[in-house]
Amino acid sequence: MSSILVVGKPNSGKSLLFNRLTGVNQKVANFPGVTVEIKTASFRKHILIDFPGTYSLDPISKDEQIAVDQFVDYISNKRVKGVLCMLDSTRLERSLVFALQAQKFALEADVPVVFALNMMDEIARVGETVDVENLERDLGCKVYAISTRQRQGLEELSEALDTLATDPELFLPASTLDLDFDPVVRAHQLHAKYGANVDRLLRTQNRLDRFFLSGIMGGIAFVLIMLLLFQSIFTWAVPLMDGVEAGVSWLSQFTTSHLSDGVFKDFLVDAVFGGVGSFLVFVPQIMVLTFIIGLLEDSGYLARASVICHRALSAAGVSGMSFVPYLSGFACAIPAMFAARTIASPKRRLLTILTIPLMSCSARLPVYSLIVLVLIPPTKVLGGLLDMRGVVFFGLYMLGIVAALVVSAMLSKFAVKNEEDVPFILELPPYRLPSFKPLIERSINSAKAFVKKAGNVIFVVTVLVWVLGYFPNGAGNLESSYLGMLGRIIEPIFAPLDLDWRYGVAILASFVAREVFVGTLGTMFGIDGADENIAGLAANVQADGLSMASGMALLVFYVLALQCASTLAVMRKEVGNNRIPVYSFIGYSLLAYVGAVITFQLVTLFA
Ligand SMILES: Nc1nc2c(ncn2[C@@H]2O[C@H](COP(=O)(O)OP(=O)(O)OP(=O)(O)O)[C@@H](O)[C@H]2O)c(=O)[nH]1
Ligand SMILES: [Mg+2]
Repeated sequence: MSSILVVGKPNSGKSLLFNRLTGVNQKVANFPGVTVEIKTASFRKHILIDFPGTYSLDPISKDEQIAVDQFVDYISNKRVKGVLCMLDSTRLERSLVFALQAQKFALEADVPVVFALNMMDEIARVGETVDVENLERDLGCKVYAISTRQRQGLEELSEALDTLATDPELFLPASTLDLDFDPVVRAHQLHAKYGANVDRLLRTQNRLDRFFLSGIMGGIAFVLIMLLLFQSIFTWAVPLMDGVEAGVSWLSQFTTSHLSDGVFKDFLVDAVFGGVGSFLVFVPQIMVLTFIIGLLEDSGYLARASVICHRALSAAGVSGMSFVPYLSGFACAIPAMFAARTIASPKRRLLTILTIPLMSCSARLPVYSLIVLVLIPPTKVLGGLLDMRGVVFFGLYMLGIVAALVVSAMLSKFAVKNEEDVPFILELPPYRLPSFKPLIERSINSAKAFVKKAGNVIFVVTVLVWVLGYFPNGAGNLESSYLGMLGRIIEPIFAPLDLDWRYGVAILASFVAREVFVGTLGTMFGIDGADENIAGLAANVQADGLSMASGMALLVFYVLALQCASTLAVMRKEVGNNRIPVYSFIGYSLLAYVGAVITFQLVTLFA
């Protein structure tokens, strides 16, 4: 099969086009450096290859390095039939710099190039145009004006790409084409001659920037937006969560009421519905979180937030470029570590990777939620504007962030050696109305991933816990079960937190995956409680009398602990050695334990 490369400036819409042409679901967002790895997918009878964006053929960051090395390799070794180079019509000059370099490199190797001039809808919106015909003539290669978002011009482009893959020679320009020029100068000239006048576009953008980037207002807006993020997890998701909870308990009653009492029924009620079911209750929150992060990304605000935070972040040894990886870390540490590739400075990138595990990922969300529901009553604060639970949630996330900054600052001072620093440069993407469909798809996918996890990891651990907790004496005899015996052995570890062995077991099990905590606890309470007790897990834990001090200690433990094998594996891949993930695991486990003990003492003292 023949392949076509899709290259171009960051944030020009390559991945969206790639998704539209191939039907895959590659991440798209409104800031530079979203794609950090090369992705391939089939397009008709051919292969399309989506590249990380680059500003020039002289890379400055790791993602650019990957793109440029691979680009050179693909072209020099003739591994592709042609190149599709993306131009952003709203930032024509910037996108032409790389495009001209890429064009020259490809044509010199006899690989044909076609250009797609994207975002034409935005140009049209302000009543402007681009002189496509003359641009095409001067470039000497085909230019297709398109709007990927509005699916305009995609048919024609698809046909052209199909032909490019089958008969590449048709797209080779006349041999007289002069390619000897300075790309920066030439990009400027071409833009001046044929580009759109984007002043009108910029005027609104600048007005928004004056607000969001101004000292005081910008700072207040930043805090409010972040607060809103956590509020919404609680307020928007709650009706959905109640729905899922009601559904699970209805299903549980429906399926088990026909069964006669016995091991099988106990298994269904305790392990399947009590364990896995109580974990599913938290899926809506994960969807809301993913949706809101997506909303922030797509609006263009994230890049501004990076600028606002740059000072504070760089004082702690990381950089404004770390903001986006950190925020992605709220969803999951793995993509966050990949996103850190956009950080040009190796030292700051390493520190970011090391501290990403402190960002509260969505796997912690069920754990936080459960304990917050148990400990904190749904009181309204600030005249009903905020919900106390949302505030505590915000606090937990903030604790993770503060811990990350402190750890980074310490490591930067004492452990990680200094290297030559690279300046912080970030192209601000335009403010844009988010397109909702991909965001909704993304949050549905996040839910699917979670449910899938419930189907394997969570299920396996839950069943194991149930078996150990049920036998040899059956339901209601958790204390004397095998699990109980095991629990007694580890009880002393958690005694300083005044947590009994059941919590100890749930914490240990959660080193497999954090969410297992909820499922495991659900199973144990299920075995222990009478069958008729179908109340939600939170109600059961509350009735069991979890104290404020122990609960808070648990929360702090989960904020700080690094309980995720996949994160460690990716960390190893990204830093290229075993030492760092091993130290991180040990370090964060100790930090979490000590943090929990201190919290317990403090809360006991003051409460
Ligand atoms: N208005 C408008 N927005 C578009 C169009 N095409 C893409 N976008 C938006 O542009 C942003 C960037 O799109 P991506 O596909 O992630 O860009 P990319 O070139 O892959 O970016 P990197 O992976 O960072 O190099 C997203 O917010 C898209 O929704 C278009 O034709 N019109
Ligand atoms: Mg991309």
